[in-house]
Amino acid sequence: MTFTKTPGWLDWYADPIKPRFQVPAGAVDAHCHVFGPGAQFPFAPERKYTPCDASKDQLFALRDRLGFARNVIVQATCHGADNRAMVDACRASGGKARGVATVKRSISDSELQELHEAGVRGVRFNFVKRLVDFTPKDELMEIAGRIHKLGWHVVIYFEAVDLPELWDFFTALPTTVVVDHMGRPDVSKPVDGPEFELFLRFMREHGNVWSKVSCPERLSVTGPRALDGEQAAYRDVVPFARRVVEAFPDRVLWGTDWPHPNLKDHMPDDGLLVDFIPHIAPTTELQRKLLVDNPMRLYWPEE
Ligand SMILES: O=C(O)c1cc(C(=O)O)oc(=O)c1
Repeated sequence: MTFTKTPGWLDWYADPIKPRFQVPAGAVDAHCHVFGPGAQFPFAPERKYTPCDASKDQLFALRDRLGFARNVIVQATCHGADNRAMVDACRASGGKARGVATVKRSISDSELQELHEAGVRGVRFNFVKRLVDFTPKDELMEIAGRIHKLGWHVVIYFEAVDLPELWDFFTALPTTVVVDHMGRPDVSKPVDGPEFELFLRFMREHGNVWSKVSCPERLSVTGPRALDGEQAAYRDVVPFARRVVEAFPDRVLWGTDWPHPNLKDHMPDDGLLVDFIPHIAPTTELQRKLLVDNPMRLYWPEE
């Protein structure tokens, strides 16, 4: 099957620089995706976008180039609940990748067990309306109850304005809950303002809630872009991410978000995204927790 990319699609950056910031040994890129390849793993009929291909081998090459040891591969919405591409990547990684799946209530226990054996340790619930159709909350809660028994967690993706409405559902989840991209704050608003304070309160009052401090390239309004060697990219995002890292050092994760679906403005140089890390995690201790200790505790607890 061949696919035509969504008009205006930006492909991932082909030749990232070697980062100046050397990540600690054993570092985990805890949020990335694979897309297809579409000819082998077709995109889902219900998808809201059609990406370029981004294969497991290309992901593993990026991992090595940036100095990471492992990946957490999150099911991308363009594959719906067909987890084959992500599972194939996890299986091919030789234990160096874990996965986060999208599942429906109709999934059987033996299928869940198969995902577990492949390396899946969580499910993703998506509330971003441009990416997915609505799934009833009772269905999601039923799934959460089932995967909780496997020791998995729930990854949630939502936008800051929707947190008040989703609060009761999120705080009722029985598992560890990992928020994608800091709940997508509007960084043109003050870091001390009510919207981001609600997110911080969510984490403060609920010790099971973790956050990925990822995606400055998506959240930034004023840049500058992580291109052309820029060592101080996305300055407007720094206070938000740094606040989360410093307040909750044991419940934060970081990821490239490669291959960066749906960017409209520019495609960042992933090497420069790695150089963003010391701006938000300024000490070696914070860096080690963010990049090694926390993801290992969540995804490879047996090691
Ligand atoms: O903001 C996005 O467009 C986006 C999309 C997806 C996905 O389609 O799975 O994942 C992400 O982490 C971010």
